[in-house]
Amino acid sequence: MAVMSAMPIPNSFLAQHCQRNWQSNTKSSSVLFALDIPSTRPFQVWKLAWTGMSAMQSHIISMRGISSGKPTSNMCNAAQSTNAVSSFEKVDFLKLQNGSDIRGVAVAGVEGEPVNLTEPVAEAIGAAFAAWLLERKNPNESRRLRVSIGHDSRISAKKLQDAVSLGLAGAGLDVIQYGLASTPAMFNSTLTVDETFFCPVDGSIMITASHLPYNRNGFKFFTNAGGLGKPDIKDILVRAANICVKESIQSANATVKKVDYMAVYTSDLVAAVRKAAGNTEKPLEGFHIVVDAGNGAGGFFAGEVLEPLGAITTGSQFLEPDGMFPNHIPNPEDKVAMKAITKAVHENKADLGIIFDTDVDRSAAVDSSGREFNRNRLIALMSAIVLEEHPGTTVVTDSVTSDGLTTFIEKKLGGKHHRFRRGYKNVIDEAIRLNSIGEESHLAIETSGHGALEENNWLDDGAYLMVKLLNKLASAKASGSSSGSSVLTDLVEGLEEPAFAVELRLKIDQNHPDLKGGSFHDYGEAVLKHLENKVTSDANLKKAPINYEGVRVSGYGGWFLLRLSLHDPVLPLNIEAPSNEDAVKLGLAVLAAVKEFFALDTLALDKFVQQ
Ligand SMILES: O=P(O)(O)OC[C@H]1O[C@H](O)[C@H](O)[C@@H](O)[C@@H]1O
Repeated sequence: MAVMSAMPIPNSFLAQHCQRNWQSNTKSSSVLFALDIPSTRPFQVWKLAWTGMSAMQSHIISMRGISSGKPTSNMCNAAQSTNAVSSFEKVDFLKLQNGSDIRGVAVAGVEGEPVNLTEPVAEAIGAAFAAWLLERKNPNESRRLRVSIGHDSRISAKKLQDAVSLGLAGAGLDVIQYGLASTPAMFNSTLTVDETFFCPVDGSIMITASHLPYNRNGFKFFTNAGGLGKPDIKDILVRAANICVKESIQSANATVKKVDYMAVYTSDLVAAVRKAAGNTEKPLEGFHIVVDAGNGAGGFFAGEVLEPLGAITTGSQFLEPDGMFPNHIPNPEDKVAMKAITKAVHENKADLGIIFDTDVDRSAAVDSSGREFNRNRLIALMSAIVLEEHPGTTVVTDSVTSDGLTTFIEKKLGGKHHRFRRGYKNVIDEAIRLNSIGEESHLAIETSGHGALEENNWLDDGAYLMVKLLNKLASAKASGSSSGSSVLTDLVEGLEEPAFAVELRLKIDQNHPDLKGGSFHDYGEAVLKHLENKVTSDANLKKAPINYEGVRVSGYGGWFLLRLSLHDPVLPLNIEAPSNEDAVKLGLAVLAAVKEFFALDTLALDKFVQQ
């Protein structure tokens, strides 16, 4: 287990060495860094300091309204980290909210995308999270509150990690840096009980922008109650906006520890598979499994999970972290990414392929024949596994799942399909709510590849989803019933899949006069209301009797769903049908209803119906 060496190390070392190499690091290491920020401070006025990659800049800030969370303004003067202190940029903190995450532009160079997630902004967000946490958790005499910080492979990760660390440490919290880590591992660190790793932590921050381009980055926050939701994120951003730079100072004091927490997390995954296989040391011996991490944070899965379990992983690809994502977007929803892992499976004659998104909260798989387990098929597979363990249980999914999936879960597996809203947090919270009112649910999963199980503390964890597949492979092998991935393929036998499926994303032009100064959200709602009314008068169409998001309609042997995107000024339209012709009929019905909404860009739909 971890050994802590209380060795003060200069801040420059921290900036250079915080990203670890999974393969070469010793598992049980922890290091203490001195960042020179006084450990206890009053909230009214404290020092806010940040480091750039090259120079250290620090500032005194005043914390106007930080404990009340009441905004004086949502704008703050924040310096670009690499610029002189006098070069301030206006940052609208609330614009950094993306549902239950914070996301922004962290790297300059992309036209039309000015940097708004600077180091000062990150430091203010760290300080604001500290204040939020201090209001909810009582630090006791014997120990201060502690927060873990991890990041994915993005090129802006380390500078944001150091900045956010300073914000937290400046508020008197202990900071524990994990370096390259996965989002689920960060949540897990709030649950792990192991003092050698300073766990459990009181709060955790993952620095990631999931599959978004290299210039973006962001933060996800956790406590042991789960991921923070939209209101909490807004609260933190409002607090951060009230932290304003006052003057420059030379240095600050803080204590930042560094531990290899991923060793704890990966050993938990390994232990879970061994346990499911009757405590066999190498239950995956004889299996060839290839991993595609898309140069994100998921490369650990090959060397730290599959190999200790006995699997051969040769042919695994893009395991090295590279924040420019040179090979493909790390995203199991992306066609190019799925093609890449399928090719690797074929070329290596592997039993299974596994692919992760950048921060490993999403995943998908490919069987030995190249059949993809993603979207509805991944949900069907996970439902089959979970319903074997918990007969009759309710599976909560997002709104864009197919009718075929409902039939499969309810008729073939004997479970209940609760098609809820889009958004991983929405489905997880709904499953927890159902359990609280007496409806048993063990699985909350999205077509995006996000998924959480009750047995895993509702952790939104792409790696754990794959562990469930590995358990299945291992137990089939142990019982002599199957040695390849056919045990998984057989589980989705009978899932009806549409001959035609498409998603079109219709953009709302926020500057169009048709919005009449209103919000894109209100405009989108008006489009949906109009569509709903039109559908009622069309004998070929039938509104879904139970629906939690947008307008879902059956017709021509298929269905469509038009809804508002969770974050963007976009109305995503999903259509599934038995043929292209039927899909076009559904598309025409939508087009007829939305064509009078001039701020809605229907070009993609126009093209689709004209094909
Ligand atoms: O509503 P959309 O624009 O399709 O986005 C929906 C997606 O947003 C984010 O990426 C969330 O992490 C996902 O859980 C969700 O599925």
